Amino acid sequence: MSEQFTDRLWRKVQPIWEAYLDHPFVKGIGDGTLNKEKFKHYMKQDYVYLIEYSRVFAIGSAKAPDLETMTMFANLLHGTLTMEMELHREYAAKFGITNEELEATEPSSTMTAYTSYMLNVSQLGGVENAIAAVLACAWSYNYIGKELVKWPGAADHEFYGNWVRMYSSEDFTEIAENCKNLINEYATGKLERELQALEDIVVKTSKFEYMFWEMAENIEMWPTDKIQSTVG
Ligand SMILES: Cc1ncc(CN)c(N)n1
Repeated sequence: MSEQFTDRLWRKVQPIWEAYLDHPFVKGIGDGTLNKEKFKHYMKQDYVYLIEYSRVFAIGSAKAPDLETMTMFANLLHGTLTMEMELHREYAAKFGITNEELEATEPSSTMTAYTSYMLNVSQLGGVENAIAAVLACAWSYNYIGKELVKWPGAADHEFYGNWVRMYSSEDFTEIAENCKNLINEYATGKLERELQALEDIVVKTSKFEYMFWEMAENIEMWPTDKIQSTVG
């Protein structure tokens, strides 16, 4: 079988994604030792992240040149709003957070930077930019889920097991595979400089993913929060 665009992307992002598996937050989910306050912060930030991420699917759907691609994006959008975000709503309920409070989460600097970047690149260019913007998100979470599920006890953990099962599940794998298939389809026949631009989006979003794990681990909001201010 000839090389796919995702094979080339994998070679670029592999070192960054391997660092996710070594990250204390991700390891804490896998071995069940993660501090719950850190997870609560992550889950709230991730919920508002997923709202913006869903908009990227909506942009992809609007830019789609054919009904098949439009349907693919619509299904990815639906899967995120229902299956994936339901996981967050369930965790929020365990923390005594209502859906309304969850949706009203104040975004951190990292979450704002990451989603602003994704939304910006997906508004520019064609439908392939929207696919590139979400690819690392879907694929890397599935990569992490499939690794963590191999850790003894990870899938059965009384608190973090749901997270591990969800991101390693067949349904989530299908989401990741659909994103990979879309980028491979749209990369076909593109010029090298166009492929380079798509690769750059996938590498940058992979770096943002790492920053997101850092934000969660350190319970970060905005670095300027340390400054006494009356502005708010
Ligand atoms: C930050 C982030 N990136 C990716 C995913 C997987 N959709 C997520 N839930 N959150």
